Amino acid sequence: FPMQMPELAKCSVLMRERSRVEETIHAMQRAGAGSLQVISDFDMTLTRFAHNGKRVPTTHNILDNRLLINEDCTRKVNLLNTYYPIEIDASRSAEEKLPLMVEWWTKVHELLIEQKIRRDMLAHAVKESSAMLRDGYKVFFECLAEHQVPLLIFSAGVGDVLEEVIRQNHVFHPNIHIISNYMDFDQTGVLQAFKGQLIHTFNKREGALSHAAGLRELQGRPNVVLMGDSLGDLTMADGVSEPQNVLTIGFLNDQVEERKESYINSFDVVLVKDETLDVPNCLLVALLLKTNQQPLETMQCISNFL
Ligand SMILES: Nc1ccn([C@@H]2O[C@H](COP(=O)(O)O)[C@@H](O)[C@H]2O)c(=O)n1
Repeated sequence: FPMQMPELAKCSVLMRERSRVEETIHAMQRAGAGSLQVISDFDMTLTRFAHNGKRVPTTHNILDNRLLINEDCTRKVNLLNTYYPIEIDASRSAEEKLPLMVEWWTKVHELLIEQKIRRDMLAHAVKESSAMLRDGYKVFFECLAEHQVPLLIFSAGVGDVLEEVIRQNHVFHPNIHIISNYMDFDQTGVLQAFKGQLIHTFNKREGALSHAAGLRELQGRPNVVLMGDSLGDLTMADGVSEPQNVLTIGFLNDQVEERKESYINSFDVVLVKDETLDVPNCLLVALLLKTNQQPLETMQCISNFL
């Protein structure tokens, strides 16, 4: 890296092609906020992966609370956690993982339905959980809301829980749209099913084509910042019609050495074990506040923020 950007040489920020990142940022700056949309995964992308050496719960994990499920269900759900190493296994293809992911999600959802979870208990479970958005989340959410840039949160987690997490963090603004697995409650407020087609880590393309593509608020915004923690997240922008500039940011949280190469080859910017939203925030500052900057200055701004 050139001398004027020493921070970008930090080993936690990896870029396959720095010049492409610069060019994309510059093109997005020229087009302005009105052309931009942000598409982000939720669990382990907008939320932290770990805190003080302990894993931060996913939206599914938050449901593991005695207010909602019994001990036997906890035991059965935990037995199914053997699917997580498969989800992140660098030696298996997405095609190979796909049926196993369907199996994981389906079994867990069936177990949850058996528990007759009550809708009015969800907020309590989120309050009692150690759910945590990444450091810098306030700047991220506020900045997008203030500039009326749509934020599509595309999650294979549980939508009702996800909504409660962002609500309890006071960042559920009107620019947010969510595609996720939503619970279906009966008229007494008891979980009876999950709505619509199951979303797991490796079928987000289908959801993008069937749901995101139809969202009126996202029309006419051909520039996309996409954020995810899985290679499956790269398909979240497949529903954008005639995309012009797409900048992808990948959070590499786990199995770093095994997955580094594939992440660098797939995402434009890879953030290794970075629990913050500092880099996306820098980008947003550059795209939304400093519209006349040159790409080099933008990169300097990102460097300063880091
Ligand atoms: N029973 C399950 C199923 C999935 N997970 C994890 O949740 C993540 C999905 O949510 P995204 O917001 O990241 O799309 C996924 O990566 C799984 O690891 C889980 O914890 N329990």
